[in-house]
Amino acid sequence: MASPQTSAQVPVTVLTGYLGAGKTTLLNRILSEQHGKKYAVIVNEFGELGVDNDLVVNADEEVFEMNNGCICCTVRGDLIRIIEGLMKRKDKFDGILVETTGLADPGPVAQTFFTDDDVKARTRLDAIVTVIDAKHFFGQLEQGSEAEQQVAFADVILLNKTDLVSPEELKKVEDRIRGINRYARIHHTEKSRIELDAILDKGAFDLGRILEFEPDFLHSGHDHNHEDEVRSLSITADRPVDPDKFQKWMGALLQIKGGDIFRSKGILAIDGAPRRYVYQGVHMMMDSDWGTPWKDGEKRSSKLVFIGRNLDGDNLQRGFEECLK
Ligand SMILES: Nc1nc2c(ncn2[C@@H]2O[C@H](COP(=O)(O)OP(=O)(O)OP(=O)(O)O)[C@@H](O)[C@H]2O)c(=O)[nH]1
Repeated sequence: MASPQTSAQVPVTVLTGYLGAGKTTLLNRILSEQHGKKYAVIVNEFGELGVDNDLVVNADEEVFEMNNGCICCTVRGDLIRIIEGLMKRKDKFDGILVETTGLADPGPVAQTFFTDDDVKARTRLDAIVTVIDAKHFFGQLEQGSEAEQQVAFADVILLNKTDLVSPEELKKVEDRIRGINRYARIHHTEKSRIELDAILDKGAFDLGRILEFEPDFLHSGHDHNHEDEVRSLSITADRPVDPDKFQKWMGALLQIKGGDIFRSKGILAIDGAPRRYVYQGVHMMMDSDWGTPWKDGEKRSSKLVFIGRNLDGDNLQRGFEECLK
């Protein structure tokens, strides 16, 4: 069992939810709010090229990237090492925020806070906050066990993207969520907009509840297998991107392949533009916006990441190259 919590323990909030649900949007809200607190942020991405790191606002925060693997599988040792490093100077921050990949099973991540002695002594898992994409949730349940596990482990749920579904559809999604987890507090949100009181410092993580549905939680090994065929693919380019060609190419690509391309995102360099161009795709839905400015003398290269199944690397590479100037 967990040792009694003390005020010396730093609270940890785990942000989880399927690919593209709105986790980074939530993280940025937390970091932008005037709460007078300082958080250390750990971001885990499935792809070998980090994009989220560039999307996280507020350069004041310390952001640790954990790429090339899923937090619940290969990089769990990294998580322990990062937390142990942070603990050496824990007076510098008030809490730790961990954003998992959309393909993470939150179970093993939560387990880390109970089974590693050092981590257990110095941190306290405050809550698992799960963001759900109301539009794509039912499809995601069919893509593997992760979406269901993310709901089962949640202490707080943001039922997000309410703007994309009808009230009837929203009700169906909420009923399904309730069927998986009777206890979590559910908040309806758009663009992950929520009062921070509802998610931070809740003391909501309840080991007893987890042990009810996963009695082996504290002892089990990690048997999570990602569907072999789900993989990530990254493309980089040093020449500037033509935004019109890019939009056309991506629009046409996702119309045909959006079922298999679960998530696509990119940070693109546009000729003469002072800011990064941020592209976001979730299945067939696309979005783009201007991101942070390029620094003087900074190399302006673009990176594009796809996560999904049946990804045809040569075809994607060729398509992207045709969008370059
Ligand atoms: N229409 C709509 N779009 C949203 C909402 N919330 C987030 N988005 C968009 O969904 C896309 C993905 O959002 P992110 O916050 O990057 O999602 P994520 O969960 O961090 O994505 P991964 O880290 O890749 O799993 C972005 O284009 C967001 O602007 C919402 O409530 N409604």
